[in-house]
Amino acid sequence: MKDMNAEPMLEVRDVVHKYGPVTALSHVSLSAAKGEFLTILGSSGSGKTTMLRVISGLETPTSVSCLRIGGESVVGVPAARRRCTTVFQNYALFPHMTVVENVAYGLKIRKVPTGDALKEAQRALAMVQLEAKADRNIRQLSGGERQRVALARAVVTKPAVLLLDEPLGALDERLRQDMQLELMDLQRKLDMTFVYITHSQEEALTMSDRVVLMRHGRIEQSGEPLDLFDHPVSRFAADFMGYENILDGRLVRRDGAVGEIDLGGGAVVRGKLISTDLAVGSPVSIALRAERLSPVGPGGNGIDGTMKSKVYRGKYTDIVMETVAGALRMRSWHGAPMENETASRVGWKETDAVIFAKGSV
Ligand SMILES: Nc1ncnc2c1ncn2[C@@H]1O[C@H](COP(=O)(O)OP(=O)(O)OP(=O)(O)O)[C@@H](O)[C@H]1O
Repeated sequence: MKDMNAEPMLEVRDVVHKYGPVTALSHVSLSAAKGEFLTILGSSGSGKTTMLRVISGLETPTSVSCLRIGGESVVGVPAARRRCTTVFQNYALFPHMTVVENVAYGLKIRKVPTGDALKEAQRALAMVQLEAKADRNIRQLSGGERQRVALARAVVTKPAVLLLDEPLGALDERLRQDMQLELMDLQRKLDMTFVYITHSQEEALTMSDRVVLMRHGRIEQSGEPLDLFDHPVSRFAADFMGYENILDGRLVRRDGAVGEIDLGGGAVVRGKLISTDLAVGSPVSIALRAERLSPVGPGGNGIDGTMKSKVYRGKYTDIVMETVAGALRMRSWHGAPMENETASRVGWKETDAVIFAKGSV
């Protein structure tokens, strides 16, 4: 377990960045401990790349109250003198150099003698299982191998923080999954702080110690992957985390961490309250994962419905139920879809449903 109380390797406080009239970052703060894998997650245009560019020094922020890398303030420090390196999606390798020359390049421009630089580069290549291809031309490598060269080239200079801008985005699904595991392994071996950008919630949940979910230049939610997965704080976060069903209603009762909400049309259901300060009577939403829903008997926590469609998908069956609160998507993994095709009741465990303030979409 990482010591999150140690002095952070990266500290950004209250950064604002505007491109003319567009506010790309609006008072964002974040930090990462030594050896932490921090992921910045968000859809296109949410400000992820801008955040990385501000950290690396490629962009001068409109304002920032603190920006520290490796314990030192880097406000006003040029990109080349910051103790961080960026790995890009398009690798940005030099096509006219061999693999090992590419990796040694960063050391050479730091005036490391050629012999030492090549030795260090070989060691970095061994870490990404490419030592046998050190003398190849970049054009003779596959996409995954190129990305490994880019990684070796970035870590060889031992930055305090490694920034990764959607580094696996150009790879196909299978290779991407393999590379996710390799990256995690490398990060642990090096005990290096990684700040990783992605728009894939699956990637963020798989790889990270902590996830920062961004929306319109602000942080919507941050926490450990499981926290975001099980406790989204808003409709946006729930939607991003893959909750298939989000229904609106009004909080009518609260009993400790359990809330009861009226969805209209006589449907009153229960779930866990994300926030302790939701007042009875306030507009709320309840989020439900399709695979956590199942048929229940009369009176069980849930809602009556009629089956609208049932699609067999091999490992599971997707069912859509029509209810007074709208359509509900269910996923049955057992090949045992609901038997009663005319009328039924869909239910869930209170702890499997999350209730949060209705808020904006
Ligand atoms: N050079 C620029 N000039 C003007 N606006 C920009 C510039 N770069 C980014 N923006 C705007 O700033 C906002 C944030 O962009 P940014 O690239 O940081 O988002 P992102 O989350 O990285 O998106 P993506 O996943 O598509 O890369 C967007 O509205 C974008 O259009």
